[in-house]
Amino acid sequence: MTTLRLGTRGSQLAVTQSSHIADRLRAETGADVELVTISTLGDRSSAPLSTFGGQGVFVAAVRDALASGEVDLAVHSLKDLPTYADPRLTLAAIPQREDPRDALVARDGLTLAELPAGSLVGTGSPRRVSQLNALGLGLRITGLRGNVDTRIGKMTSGELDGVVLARAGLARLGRTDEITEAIDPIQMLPAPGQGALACECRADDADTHRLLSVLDDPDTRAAVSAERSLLATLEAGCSAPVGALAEIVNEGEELWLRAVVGDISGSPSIRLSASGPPSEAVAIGERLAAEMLAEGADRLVQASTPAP
Ligand SMILES: NCc1[nH]cc(CCC(=O)O)c1CC(=O)O
Repeated sequence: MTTLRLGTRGSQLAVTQSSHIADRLRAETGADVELVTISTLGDRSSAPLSTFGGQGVFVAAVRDALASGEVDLAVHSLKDLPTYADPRLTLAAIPQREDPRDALVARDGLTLAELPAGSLVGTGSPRRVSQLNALGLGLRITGLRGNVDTRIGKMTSGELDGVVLARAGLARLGRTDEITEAIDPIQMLPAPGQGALACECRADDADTHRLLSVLDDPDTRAAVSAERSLLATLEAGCSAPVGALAEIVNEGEELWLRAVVGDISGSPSIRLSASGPPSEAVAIGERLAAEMLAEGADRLVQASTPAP
């Protein structure tokens, strides 16, 4: 049997999630899978992501390696994937998503409500900044990048009172015991696709596509399709302050999508929801985005787009 080469970024989180997918593929299909590390621009630079100006800085190098045949499949964090399709590739599997919420890791076990006004909270994401500011707690927000160790280290060293990161990343690294609050989506909607993984193969590689399809979870696929169609219709990239969460409710009959477009300079955010049958996920996302645009979301999205 031939060996499937799985391309991954070299970060601890990427390797952990790629290994998890490799294990499942071996167990469920009997395939031989080997990890191949691909170094990306996003990993080598520590500049704020918003200054890169392009979508998917972490993804491009891995996709190129996949398209050129250096590897046979790739595992990405779905929220890092640009919304435009890569015609060379197919999203062959979207496995069941982890808990998509954001998480606070704060000193002394504190929650957001318990952090005193003036507390210094780290996050590099405009979406988290705008939603934290909108809570009106008087928190001071400061930029933050780097891997999970670096980010949490700024809290343990006393430099920051707390940091906000994706719960799913901590879950995959076995570090959920450090979370002091899983932030309710009523207060902070996660990034579109947060907590989900995407397994890609070449568009013309039917064999790998068939193997990967055993890992696909239709509910997760519908949910993230709605979130990503909203993001695409807003014409917003990963640096825009857009949060979205779709959930399959009513015993699988209904998809419920909530979304927010925020503003880092403090203008009121736009928060709306919509629902419909899961089979219409893409249309629900488009419809909700159109409603948000009609309420002025275009100005908020444009204000956040970095200059080229
Ligand atoms: N933006 C970086 C990124 N991309 C994916 C995750 C991990 C969680 C996930 O799969 O959504 C993270 C870290 C974070 O936001 O804290």
